Amino acid sequence: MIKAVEISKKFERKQVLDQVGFQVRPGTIYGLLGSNGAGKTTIMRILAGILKQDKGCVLIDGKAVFENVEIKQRIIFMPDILYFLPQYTVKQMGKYYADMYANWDQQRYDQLISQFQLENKKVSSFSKGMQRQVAFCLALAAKPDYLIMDEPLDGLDAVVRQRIKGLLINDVAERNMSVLISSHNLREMENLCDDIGIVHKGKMILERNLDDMKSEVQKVQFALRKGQDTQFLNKLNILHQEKRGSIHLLIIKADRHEVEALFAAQHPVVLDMLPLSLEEIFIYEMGGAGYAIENILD
Ligand SMILES: Nc1ncnc2c1ncn2[C@@H]1O[C@H](COP(=O)(O)OP(=O)(O)OP(=O)(O)O)[C@@H](O)[C@H]1O
Repeated sequence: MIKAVEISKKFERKQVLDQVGFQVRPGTIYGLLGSNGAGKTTIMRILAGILKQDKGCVLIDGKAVFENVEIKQRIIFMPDILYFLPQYTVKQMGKYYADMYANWDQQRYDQLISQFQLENKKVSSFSKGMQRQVAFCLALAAKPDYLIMDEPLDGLDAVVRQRIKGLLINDVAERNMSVLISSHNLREMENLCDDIGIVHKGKMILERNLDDMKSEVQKVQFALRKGQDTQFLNKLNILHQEKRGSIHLLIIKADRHEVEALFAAQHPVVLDMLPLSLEEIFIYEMGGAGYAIENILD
């Protein structure tokens, strides 16, 4: 378990993080979302033990991470700007990691390198996207318990992004690895993360479990008979409503069965429970909290 407890950080006089707290549970993927300058990289560097917070604490398996060599052996931090040893080839980078990480799996590295069709050339000679793929192969073959990645999917093509997501989900399920991943892009995180935290101007403004979130908000399209009473709607926590002709569209914060039962009892002419994207849920939830998500995320 990674636990950040009320971490605050100032650079010079600027408050960059203000009492940020969250947890990455074992065997789950946590998506840290926020716009440029929100504080994501700073949070990740503190969690990886590279930077020290001014206030609060970071605990990994209950132990402080800063200057803790034993814990750092079990963490891989993939920064947004990658670094490889100059002149090192793909295989040489593997040897370097093998010396550093006790869980290194050479067979897995060889498999991943061939799956990504990476030639054994100097890593610095690869394109940015290919270097990112090498970084993934290294990270996954090191079999860390904790994988912290700063915008790792940026600049990768759709096929590679899908392949990487599949590999991550697999390792999380099989080895109980915990992943913290940052992104600007909510849609990218939709089918990957268990939990999402949105950081804005150094504060955690919303944190949710995605399964809970999806089961708590419903989108209903319905039409009633002419002149039919709509009083029953007053019982609902309506986040958003629209009306086109006789068709009503509602976004409601409630359990699906409750909503279905309530509407079915009115014998509507039309009743459809529609799928909701994560983006829509965030727009309505954050709108309610006074934030316009389109100004916060891509
Ligand atoms: N070493 C530093 N010295 C001074 N200010 C810094 C330093 N590192 C980060 N900052 C400031 O802290 C704030 C948060 O930066 P951070 O890199 O954590 O944001 P981010 O959410 O990762 O942004 P991006 O999406 O653009 O990468 C910014 O205002 C940035 O200028």
